[in-house]
Amino acid sequence: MANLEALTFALVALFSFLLWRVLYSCWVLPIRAYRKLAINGFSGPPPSFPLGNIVEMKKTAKIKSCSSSLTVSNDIHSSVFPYFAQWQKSYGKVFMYWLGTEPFLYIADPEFLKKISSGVMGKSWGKPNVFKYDRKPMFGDGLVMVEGDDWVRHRHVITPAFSPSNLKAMSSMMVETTRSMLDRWTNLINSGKSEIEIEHEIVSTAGEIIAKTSFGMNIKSGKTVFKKLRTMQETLFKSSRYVGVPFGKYMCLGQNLEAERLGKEIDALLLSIIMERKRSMAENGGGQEQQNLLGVLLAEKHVDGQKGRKLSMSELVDECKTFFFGGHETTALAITWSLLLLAVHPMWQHELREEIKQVIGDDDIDATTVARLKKMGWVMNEVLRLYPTAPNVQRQVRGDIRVDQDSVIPDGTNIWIDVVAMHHDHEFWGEDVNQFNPERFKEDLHGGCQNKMGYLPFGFGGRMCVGRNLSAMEYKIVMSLILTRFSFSLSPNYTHDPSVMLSLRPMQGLPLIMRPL
Ligand code: HEM
Repeated sequence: MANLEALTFALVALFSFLLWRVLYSCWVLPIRAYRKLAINGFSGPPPSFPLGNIVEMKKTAKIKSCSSSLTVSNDIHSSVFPYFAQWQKSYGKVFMYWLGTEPFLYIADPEFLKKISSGVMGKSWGKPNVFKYDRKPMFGDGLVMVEGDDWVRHRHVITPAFSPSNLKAMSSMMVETTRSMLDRWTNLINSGKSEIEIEHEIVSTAGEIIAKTSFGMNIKSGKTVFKKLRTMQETLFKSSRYVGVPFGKYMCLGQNLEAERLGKEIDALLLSIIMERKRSMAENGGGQEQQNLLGVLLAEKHVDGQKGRKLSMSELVDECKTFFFGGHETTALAITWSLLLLAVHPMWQHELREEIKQVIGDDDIDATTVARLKKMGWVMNEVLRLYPTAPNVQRQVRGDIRVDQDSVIPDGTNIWIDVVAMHHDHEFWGEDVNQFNPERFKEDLHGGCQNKMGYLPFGFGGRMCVGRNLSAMEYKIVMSLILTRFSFSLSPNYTHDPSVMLSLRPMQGLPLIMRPL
């Protein structure tokens, strides 16, 4: 009898403890955070428990509109992030909103961003814990997700992989892979099919490029990883989710388990590729193998002769996934959006072709020659301004950040930086903000933006994109090859529907009418 009483007591105590833990983290902590933020002067749309502002976000997102090819408007903020555009009208460019019980500080004010970020080092920023579960199968603990001293160590190992000599070594592979895509287009046109679905073509070619240049993978393995990553991305980010809602991950259990399964399969494939490369490096004594990203990550010594700091096997797998995803999609979409804008502005197609003729002439298209294409650089910058393929940047505050005398951003607050809003803000860019005008980058790396923090296609501070030089080279090589072989115009079947699925993409593809030159 006494034993039964003791057991009942223990069970009641355990249940009460668990209930308290759940209430504490789902109710007490968020209320405390809410009060702290209010005291510091941050307000926003009133949240409800336990969904925060998610219902309103989903409702507003449903009314978004797409337009036919006759009207390609670059004024995209209110269709890409309709809820933020609406809240901005009531609360300004800095406000609080809630994903479930997680507070987010929304920032679309470059001056405010400058103020709060100037004293924070790259390693001191956190990445929102609330997204980590979601993004784990995609990026693991790769450079995009790690924090603190681990981030410093990863960044140190990875940076040399993007040295100019390594980039140069990749350029011939890029030319070869792009040429085979263009040959395929020529065959399609010769067989009477002049309308080509460009987004799909470019994204898969960029996937092939990163597979070959980064990992020396054969096409078959590259395509397998690429297909699984794409399925995982659609599983995780295409449909509605309940990020930040207590027990939200159980509401989408099927999706999450599927993503986890795909993540494990990709890990296994990448691990076998890494092991194979390690074996071949041991047999051949390194040398040539350093010429791709994986070779550099595995090398005992970096190109500058310094002893490399090593990553563990699981860290290597995560970095490979990060490169694979980060390395192809953003660049491919930058090229895709460029082809859309050049289709709508044939004058710029002509300008770029003339530049290629004058600057490269009969020389080979490679890393050195494309680096001289200045106008193409302006076009890339302008495209990434109007259609930033990484449309937002997220942080989590580790330790209070003082804003001014009266206000701090409390430890643990998540930050959502709306890059699309800042790139389309007429206050900083002027009245022609939504016009495609590459010349605004002629004299100024920031395109004449009134505030340097108002142009952030590759992020900011110490955590700025590590692959930006690689992506500029790939962009120029692929664009030069396309422009010298084809002219193009927009298909009447195009529907302008820029949407975010992690990256900013034309959700209904990009059909173009291609004509050989
Ligand atoms: C047009 C092409 C690209 C765009 C627009 C882009 C954009 C960005 C942005 C905005 C960030 C900052 C994220 C943050 O602060 O949270 C970032 C970081 C990063 N990017 Fe890119 N990226 C591009 C190409 C690439 C390529 C080609 C690679 C690799 C092969 C790459 C790898 C990375 C990595 C590893 C980070 C994390 C850096 C860190 O946190 O230290 N990116 N990128």
